Amino acid sequence: MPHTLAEKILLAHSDVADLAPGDIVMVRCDLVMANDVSGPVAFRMMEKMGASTVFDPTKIVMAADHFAPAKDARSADLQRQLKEWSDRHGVTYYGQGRGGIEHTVLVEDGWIVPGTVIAGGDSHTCTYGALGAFGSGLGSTDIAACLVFGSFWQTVPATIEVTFTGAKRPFVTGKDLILAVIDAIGVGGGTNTVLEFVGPGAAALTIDERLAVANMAVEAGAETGLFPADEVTAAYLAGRTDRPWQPERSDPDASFARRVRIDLDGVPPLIALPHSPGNVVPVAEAAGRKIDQVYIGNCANGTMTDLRQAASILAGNRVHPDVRAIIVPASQKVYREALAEGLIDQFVAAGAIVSTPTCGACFGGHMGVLAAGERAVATTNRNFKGRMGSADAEVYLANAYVAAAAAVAGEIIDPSAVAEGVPA
Ligand SMILES: CC(C)[C@H](C(=O)O)[C@@H](O)C(=O)O
Ligand code: SF4
Repeated sequence: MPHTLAEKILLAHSDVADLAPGDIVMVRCDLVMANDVSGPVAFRMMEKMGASTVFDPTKIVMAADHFAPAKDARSADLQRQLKEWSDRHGVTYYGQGRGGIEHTVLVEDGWIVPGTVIAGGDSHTCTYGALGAFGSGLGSTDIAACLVFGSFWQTVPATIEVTFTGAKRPFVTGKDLILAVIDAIGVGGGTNTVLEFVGPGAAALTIDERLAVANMAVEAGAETGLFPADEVTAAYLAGRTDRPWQPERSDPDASFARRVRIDLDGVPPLIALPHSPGNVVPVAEAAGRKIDQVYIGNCANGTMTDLRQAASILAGNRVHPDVRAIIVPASQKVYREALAEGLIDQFVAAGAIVSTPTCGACFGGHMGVLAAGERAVATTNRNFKGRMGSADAEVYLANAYVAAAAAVAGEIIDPSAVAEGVPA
């Protein structure tokens, strides 16, 4: 029977002879991950289950990223629990000074390879689909079971094939591609499905941009988002990992729940208005709205690609005096690379605030939460009411060019109006 990429991955990780969308199967994990929010809850569930050992310490990673560095005694305690548990069970622990946002560090450090299954105690575990891996964001009870048994129940999702044709326009990035997808299918359009990204426009994306696209599959309601592995994937993984992997793609005659085509020639820089990632309009339509803060970072858009985009806009410009521009490299590696390239100095010289890698204000944690009545442009992935602080604040989601341009202008503006030139 022909299969989609997602079906092939799940089949290879279960004991059934065959499977089809709607089947419920037990799936083996190649990796289980949790953070300083989801980890301690899962540990308590494990205790309740009466379990004291894990299935395989080499396949478990804990990352302190949400409230790291600790913002108060409570978050310090969560991180202490995470570290103590990790030490006790001999699993890898990413703490302060080592790592950064979980999804970024796992990808950077070669934990993720195509065709694998990752159970993550975080809804953006779908990010790993950038490398053709099936990342499933699970609740803490399921994570507890994964820690103990190394497997979880999964309903086999149908697949929506998303084909990107044409070529990206200037100032358009992976962020705009996924906003265009969410605009096309709606925030619930991907429910019980996997989004598979194919076509020349997908093949042309770098891994950083694929991360941004796959990351927001969950904002369309999808279980996960997948890019079939190709030469770009192979080049990214070379020297980064010695884990074995095989390129895999959907069979040509596989059946899809739906096919969506997005012609990139027709996609301008986009922005999601408050309070849903599905409120997508061209940036030009939101132009002129005054802003109080810009936040460039998070697991979707805190990569070197994003920081370089921001830097290209800030070149020769300064942050508007009424705006707080907060730039958060997603990992220590990104931070050091940005330092070496002189970007951090450029940001600080332009009047921006640069923070240590953290989830930070992305989910309203710390390092830049918003006051009532404030408006922010953020490269993050969610703009629900109260997501970044006050329920009376507004968050606009956009790419790093758009965010940096807003920081300079003090209002939402098309980046071409601020940039010195057109990016290559
Ligand atoms: C706190 C954490 C578990 C949460 C998630 O599951 O996604 C967070 O990362 C988010 O983005 O809202
Ligand atoms: S950066 Fe934001 S979206 Fe990503 S894992 Fe952290 S809180 Fe969640």
